[in-house]
Amino acid sequence: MIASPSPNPPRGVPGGRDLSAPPLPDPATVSLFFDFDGTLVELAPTPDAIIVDDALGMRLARLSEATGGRVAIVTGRSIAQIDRLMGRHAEGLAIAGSHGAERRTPAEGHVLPARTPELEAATEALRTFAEAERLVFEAKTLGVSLHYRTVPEREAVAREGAARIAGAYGLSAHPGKMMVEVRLPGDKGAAVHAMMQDPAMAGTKPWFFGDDVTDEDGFAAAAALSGAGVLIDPPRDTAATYRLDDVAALRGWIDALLARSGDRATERLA
Ligand SMILES: O=P(O)(O)OC[C@H]1O[C@H](O[C@H]2O[C@H](CO)[C@@H](O)[C@H](O)[C@H]2O)[C@H](O)[C@@H](O)[C@@H]1O
Repeated sequence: MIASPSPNPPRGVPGGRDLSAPPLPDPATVSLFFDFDGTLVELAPTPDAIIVDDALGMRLARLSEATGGRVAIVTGRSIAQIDRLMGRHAEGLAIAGSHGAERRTPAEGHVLPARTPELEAATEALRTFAEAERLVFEAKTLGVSLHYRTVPEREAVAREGAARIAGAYGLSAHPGKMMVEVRLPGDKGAAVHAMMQDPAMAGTKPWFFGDDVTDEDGFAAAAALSGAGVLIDPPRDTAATYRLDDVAALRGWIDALLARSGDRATERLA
């Protein structure tokens, strides 16, 4: 069975009306949560083909400084992948990986559930399936993704195979952009609620930036905690309050926030 992206369906956009661009908040009042792929970095044909430039790490470091350390990445990738991709720039950031199933914050350290025998068995079955069906196989700390971006005509094959194998091991398959994942349970909204307990973030308003279906849980959590969701994608039914077109627009918005907060080095990031 393919799992529903969220138990709470996204709020519709009334009458098809688009959402406005987010205003610039006072950095002293907010905690900023960023999805990774499709939000902070451009999507690429395969998981390893993304480009993570140094300017992104520097932007996030400056944002962290401007907000008093209240910047987090909330991603479907594992924390180990983000460490590898971001290098030294990952060190100062709070990170929720594996769609919220693992977290690493200054207050909690690394909260990482153990892999289960069912996940181990499903991983091997999915590896064999992906090889036979010419799908891109991505093994992660707490799950597996089968990607069909390079073979879009194989979407149904990927989804049906993932659902069948997940079901055989008591797991669920979750759809994403041009891929399907089998993984241990995780929820980006729950991750936001948990990270907002951190003394540095408590009492501030969470803003969540994301593009994919699993980010809807993050948007809903941000709204429930008096913050806001920002969709980084074309208009769609969403629980977000604001919208920006793409990764470049988000980087421009971050630079504007940094400039407003008095950051003197922002122009060198463009
Ligand atoms: O929550 P995110 O940070 O957005 O992670 C979601 C998944 O992102 C990655 O897949 C996506 O990006 C790939 C590289 O651009 C692209 O080829 C793929 O089509 C996208 O779905 C990542 O590989 C997955 O593990 C994440 O779960």
